[in-house]
Amino acid sequence: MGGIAFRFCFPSSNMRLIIREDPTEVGSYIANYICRRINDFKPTPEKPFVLGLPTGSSPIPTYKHLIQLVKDGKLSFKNVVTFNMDEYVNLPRDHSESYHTFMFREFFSHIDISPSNVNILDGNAIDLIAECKAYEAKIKSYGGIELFLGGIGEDGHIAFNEPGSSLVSRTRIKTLAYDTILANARFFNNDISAVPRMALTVGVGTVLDSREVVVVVSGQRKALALSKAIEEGVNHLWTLSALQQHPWALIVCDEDATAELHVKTVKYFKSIERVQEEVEESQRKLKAANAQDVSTQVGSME
Ligand SMILES: O=P(O)(O)OC[C@H]1O[C@](O)(CO)[C@@H](O)[C@@H]1O
Repeated sequence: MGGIAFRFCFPSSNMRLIIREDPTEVGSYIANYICRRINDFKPTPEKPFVLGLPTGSSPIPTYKHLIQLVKDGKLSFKNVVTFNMDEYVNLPRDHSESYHTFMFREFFSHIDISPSNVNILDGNAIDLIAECKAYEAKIKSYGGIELFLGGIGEDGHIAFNEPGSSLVSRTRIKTLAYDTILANARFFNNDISAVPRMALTVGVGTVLDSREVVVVVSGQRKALALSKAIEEGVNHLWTLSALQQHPWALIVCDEDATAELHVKTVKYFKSIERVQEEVEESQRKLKAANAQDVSTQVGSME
C-alpha cells in the first residue's frame, strides 16, 4: 500500500485520522480494516502477515470484533505472526494483569492463532537486555512488521515510550512514568504500590519501521495527547507525535478523544475521510488486478 498515494497539505501530512462515535465503533472500524489488510495480503506459512499488537482497555473492542470475524469465517490468524508492544518487568507471567495473561484472555484464546506464532516480551528474563535484542532480531527475521496496531497513554506515550524517549529508540527496558503508574493502578485494585515500576517495550523506532501503523485512541483522558500528537510538531515529550514521520499512519479515535482538537482539525479529517477511502479502494482494486494479470500470464505460459 503506497504511502505516497496522497500527501495532504496539513501539519501532519500522511497521518490519517478517522473519527467514530464511540469505542465500539472505533473497534469495529479497526477490526474490519485489519481484516481487509490480512485478507488482501493472502498470508501463507512461508509469507505470514506480521502484526504488532497492544494491550490496555482501548483495543478490547477491536479484539472483540476480530474474534467475531474469525467466528464468522471471514478471517483467519493461521498464517499471522504477532509481536506485542510491551510487558511489565518482574510481574509473574501468570499474574492476572501481565500482558501475557491479558492477550490470551482477551484475544489469542478465542482465535485460530498458533501459540508458536505469538511473541510477547519476557519481563522475567534473566538477561533483560538480551531479551530485548533477541526480540528486535526476531522481528527482523520475519522481514519486519507489516502493520503495528498501537495503544497510547494519557501522557502521549506509544507502547511504553514515556515522555522524553528517543524517537529512534529500539526495544529496551523503560522505567514507567508516575502518570502511567497512576493510570494503570486501576488494573491493580487502585494500589499504586502494586503497579510494576518497569516494563520492556518496543521502541519508537521499532514502531516507525513497520510498514503501516494504526493507533487506537479512545476517551476524553487521551484528548490532550491526541491534540499534541497531531496539531503540534514532532516532540519527544509526546512520543505519539513521531507518527508524523511515518509514511502510512492511521489514528482511529472516538468523539470524546477529539475534545482538545481545533474544530477545523476535526472538520478537515472528517471531510477527507471519504476521499481517502476511495483512493484506498482504487489502490486495492489496482493491486488485485495486477495480481490477476500476473497469474493469467503465468497460466498462459504453462
Ligand atoms: O487503553 P488504555 O487502558 O488507556 O491503556 C493504554 C496502555 O496500554 C499500552 O498500549 C500498552 O500496550 C500502553 O501504550 C498504554 O499505557
